[in-house]
Amino acid sequence: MARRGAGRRAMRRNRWRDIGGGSCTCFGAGGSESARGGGWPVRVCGALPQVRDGMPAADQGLPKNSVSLPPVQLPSDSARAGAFHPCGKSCFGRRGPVRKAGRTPPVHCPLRGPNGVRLGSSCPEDCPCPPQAVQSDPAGWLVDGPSWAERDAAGRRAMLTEILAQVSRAALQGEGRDEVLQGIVDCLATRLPVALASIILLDEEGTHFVHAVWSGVLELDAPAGAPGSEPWPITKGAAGRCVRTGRAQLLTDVDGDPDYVPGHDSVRSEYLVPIRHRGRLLGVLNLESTERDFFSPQACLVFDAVAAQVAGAIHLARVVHELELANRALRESSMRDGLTGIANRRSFDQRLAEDWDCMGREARPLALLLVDADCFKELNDSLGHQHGDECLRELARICANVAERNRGLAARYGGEEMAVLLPRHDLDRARAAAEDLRREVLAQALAHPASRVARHVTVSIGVAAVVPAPGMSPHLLVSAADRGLYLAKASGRNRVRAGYVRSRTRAG
Ligand SMILES: Nc1nc2c(ncn2[C@@H]2O[C@H](COP(=O)(O)OP(=O)(O)OP(=O)(O)O)[C@@H](O)[C@H]2O)c(=O)[nH]1
Repeated sequence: MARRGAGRRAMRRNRWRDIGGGSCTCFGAGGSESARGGGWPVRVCGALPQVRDGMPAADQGLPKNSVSLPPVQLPSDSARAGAFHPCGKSCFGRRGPVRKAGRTPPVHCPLRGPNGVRLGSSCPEDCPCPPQAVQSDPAGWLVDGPSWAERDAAGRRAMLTEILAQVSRAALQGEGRDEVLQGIVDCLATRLPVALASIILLDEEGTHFVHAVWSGVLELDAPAGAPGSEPWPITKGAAGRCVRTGRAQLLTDVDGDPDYVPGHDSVRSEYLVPIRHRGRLLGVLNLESTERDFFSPQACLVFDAVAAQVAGAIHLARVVHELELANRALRESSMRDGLTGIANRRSFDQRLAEDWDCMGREARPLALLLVDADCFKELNDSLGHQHGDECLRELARICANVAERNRGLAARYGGEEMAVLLPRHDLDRARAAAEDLRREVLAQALAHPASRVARHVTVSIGVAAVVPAPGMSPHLLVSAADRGLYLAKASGRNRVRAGYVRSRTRAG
């Protein structure tokens, strides 16, 4: 049998994995495959929950060549507090790894708690968690009490109900899609005889699995020629069959299933449930058990409900994500001028206050150019408002270029007037930037047959600069630039004039 072949190995992998290509239907990125889906390189984390520490593997219903970690007692206070490793991912709720005889023995983790849950800051060498302090268990996944194997039928029913309640709570209250999904698969793989629990998500088209969150152990050779970073098509594996049929798949004997792709020597049965939200298939919940008869009708019902909760969590995360995007777009558009696309007056006022404070702290000058198109009324009257609008867009573009070159900000100040804010510019540098701008407008040779100044569109520019000092207000800078603009207009237009700040502190 292929899966009993030699050369198999266990590996740890990042359990949030994008397979690559394609975007996930749940706004995530590319995805991965559960261990068994085929065409996927090996991944591992945690171990088989049903391993009883210190018992021979054969007595645990595991392959003879499996061994488990020895038990370690944890101070009961920490256990009751439900502590977990701070990364909350790789080690969270995991059991000690099951290894094949003859391999490097697992490194002993001295802080492994009840049921093999790792609770401390000292992890095995191969643990992906950085050593950090113990934290409390915010999701409340860790529960002290008898394991699945130690419970009778009623106890197991109660445990399934408890797990479902935890999943529901996490789905509704958890933050971040992958964090929530990770908590769910961790919980399933830790508390139940589930060697591997994964949630694998489809791309927008529903043709490939492109994102996976998983927990457990996987032991197998990477299939020959497996495209490790390729999306996994739904034409393959039992998970693919689950999507193609749109129905849950129960594999009571994985060896007898033609679609089963070996993932772990100890796995005997598998249950795959479609994750569906309002009729749309989002992915598959995949559980692989070390027990042949683990997936009883009652357990399957619970896992169906878990899949529904997962769908809800994904939907919720998507709605939150979309809302955040919409809010960001709204915020951005509220700071832009609709006609020209440069910053609007509100944005300018905000930036002026920020730059004023910043230059005050640095004791450097802040300069302002007020740029006003000459005889713009005549332009509108002669060539029409649409042409006037086009001219304003062009002026805005030139202002934005000058601002960018000088690490400043260009904004539409109002009507046909633009403002260019130039931090760390004294009056001389600001005047030079203003001259550049004026010449660039002239060079565009925008038609203006009705101008009293030239045959083309021209601008007048008022310039001011000041080193902000205590007791001064940014308003002084604007007034000074405005006076400069008035002077430029009064002295014939198409020119740059400075306006001086009426204060003892001046720049330049
Ligand atoms: N096309 C267009 N025109 C605008 C816009 N905003 C303001 N204006 C026009 O700009 C003109 C400004 O006129 P004035 O304030 O008299 O100034 P001016 O004609 O440029 O004369 P001077 O500034 O003294 O050279 C008005 O006719 C406004 O209607 C706009 O968004 N689009």
